[in-house]
Amino acid sequence: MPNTPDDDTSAADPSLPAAVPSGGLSREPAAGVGGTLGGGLDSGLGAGLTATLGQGSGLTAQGVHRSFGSVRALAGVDLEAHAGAVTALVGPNGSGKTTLLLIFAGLLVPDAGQVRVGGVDPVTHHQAARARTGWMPDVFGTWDSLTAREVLLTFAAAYRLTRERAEARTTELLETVHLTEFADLPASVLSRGQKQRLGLARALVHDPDVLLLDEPASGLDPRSRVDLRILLRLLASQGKTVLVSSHVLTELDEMADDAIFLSGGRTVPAGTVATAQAAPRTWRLRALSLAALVGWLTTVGATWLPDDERDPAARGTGPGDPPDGPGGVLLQVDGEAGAATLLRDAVAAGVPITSLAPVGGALEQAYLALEEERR
Ligand SMILES: Nc1ncnc2c1ncn2[C@@H]1O[C@H](COP(=O)(O)OP(=O)(O)OP(=O)(O)O)[C@@H](O)[C@H]1O
Repeated sequence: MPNTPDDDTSAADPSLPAAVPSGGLSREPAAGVGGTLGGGLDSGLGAGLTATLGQGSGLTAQGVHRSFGSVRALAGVDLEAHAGAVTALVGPNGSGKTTLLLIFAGLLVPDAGQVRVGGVDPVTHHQAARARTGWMPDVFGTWDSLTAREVLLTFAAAYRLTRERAEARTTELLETVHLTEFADLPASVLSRGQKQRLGLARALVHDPDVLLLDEPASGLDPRSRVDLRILLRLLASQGKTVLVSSHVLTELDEMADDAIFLSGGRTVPAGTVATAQAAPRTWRLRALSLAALVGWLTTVGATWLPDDERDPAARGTGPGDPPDGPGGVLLQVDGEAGAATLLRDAVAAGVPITSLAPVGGALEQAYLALEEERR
């Protein structure tokens, strides 16, 4: 049966929150930045849909389709993002990430399928869902005439926070995103990264249970990226559901507990993701003497590639003519146990190893393996 929206969500302006009832806004706000880094992908990466729609927390989607004219942006999305966890939404350009986030945010209506935000259908119970949801779009528009503080106060008012509460929350959030000194400047003069930080504060203004973040780290400097990571971990530890889309996979690796891959508007099945993850990964092995390292690898019959990226001088080097001095190679290693064996054997053979580490993170490797599979 088709869903009936309680207003025209497809026409909604993503930069404006719907007015929401005051209920549900009384909890203490998130504390400022200060949590510890946690995360890392666990074995549940890409876990399948296990809960049923309508559960009281988290995000769920089932059979979601959405087209724009003849373009099928979403062609069957099933996913679950848990409360208390940061979930990465990963996929190539045009795979449907923003479209899905807009549907969760109640700003687009799916053609078919169902979604729930904290147990609420954003299509049929638009305002209740919005009260639970903080949405940070990838591009943050500002009103030229408003200061950063006024932007937050305006959004707080739209969410019906009391004036007193709105002012306290605004001051606190400006501090959290390190914009206090810019609070009374027109938001239009903020740099791209500062605007991103204001966008994050705006998404948090009503202390939502669910956070939807589209490329939140884009434009942020390294310090701000670390702060973002710490803040998202902290919010998850407070029981919030955090769904983050990003192309910066190494960053997602460090903050996400779980990951969902989209490809061509569909969720990649958990089994396919698990297979991609289980594939041997590329590791970088370096030694004080590249000649000794290559000599030993040749002796044991290992297959390797020159580490062109790190050692441009070694580009094109064959097994027979390694340059003298420090250098490294790339090779496929079967898991951490394989890496331990490789290291043990190299050291036992007297190769002066300096480092052995995977190239890229778990998410990047899984992503590349999935890409490879699709070719
Ligand atoms: N309003 C629209 N009108 C027409 N086509 C659209 C519209 N919005 C999205 N699309 C199309 O839907 C598909 C999915 O777009 P979407 O923005 O969701 O992808 P994405 O995964 O977020 O991409 P990116 O990583 O580049 O941000 C694309 O082919 C896009 O061109």
